Amino acid sequence: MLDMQGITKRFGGLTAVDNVSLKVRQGEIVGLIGPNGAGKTTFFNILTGIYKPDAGTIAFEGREIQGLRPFRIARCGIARTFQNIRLLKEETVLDNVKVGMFHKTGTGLWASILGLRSARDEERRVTEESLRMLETVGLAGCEHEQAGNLSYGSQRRVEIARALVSRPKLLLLDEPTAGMNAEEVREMTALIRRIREQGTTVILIEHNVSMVVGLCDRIAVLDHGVKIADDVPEAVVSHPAVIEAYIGKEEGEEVASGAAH
Ligand SMILES: Nc1ncnc2c1ncn2[C@@H]1O[C@H](COP(=O)(O)OP(=O)(O)OP(=O)(O)O)[C@@H](O)[C@H]1O
Repeated sequence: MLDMQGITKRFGGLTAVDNVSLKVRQGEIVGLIGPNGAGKTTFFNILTGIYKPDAGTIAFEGREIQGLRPFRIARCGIARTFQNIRLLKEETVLDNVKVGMFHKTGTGLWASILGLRSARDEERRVTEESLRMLETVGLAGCEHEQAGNLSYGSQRRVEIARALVSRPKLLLLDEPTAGMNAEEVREMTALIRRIREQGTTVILIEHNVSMVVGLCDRIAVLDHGVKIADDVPEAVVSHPAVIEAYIGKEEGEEVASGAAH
């Protein structure tokens, strides 16, 4: 489904993403992990068109998409959530989810201003779809609440509903469990599984390593912009370079040799 080859992004003298390749098959849940500043969010920003890569190609379902504007990439069927919650806090939960459909609705601005029937039909369809997505993420009945009044975990679910409402083929989640307690992490894990069962492929950035190990089919690890591992979870967590990246060279060698004995 997704084939990223040789992706590089520099900010001045810093190479934030350094010649990274990643392939994702349809139906997979892939984790992207790595220490702070490893380049994970930059990688998402390149994939979604926020940044243009300095080098590399991105093929999505066989079509090259690198360098396209974000809304065009969204139209190809790639949606995302952000590390920091980005909701319209004063607006209702329902309106926040409906925003996710804007790039897909076919009726123009004038049609909605003039109250044309096509615009009203479209509005109804968007509302129905948004309510369905709120149900999927476990927020049925919360549609009229003000988004800012929801718990942190629920606000993250609203963001996911907003990303899902456009029916993406690929969903990118940037730290979906950040700031969550153990129960909320369990619920989020179950939700991501449900999203995959409904046919959406998922790539998630996570700092919660035990969560990604339990959830993902495959994990790619970035360190200082370089991909140092890409394998099934069990192989990744015992990979010496991964241990070293997370806990430092000397301790890493001790842990790795302890694991080998
Ligand atoms: N717009 C930018 N301009 C300059 N430097 C940037 C920019 N965006 C990211 N960087 C730098 O690129 C590197 C990678 O950052 P990035 O946010 O992608 O890492 P990350 O793995 O997502 O980190 P974290 O886990 O802390 O969110 C960092 O050194 C960061 O300071």
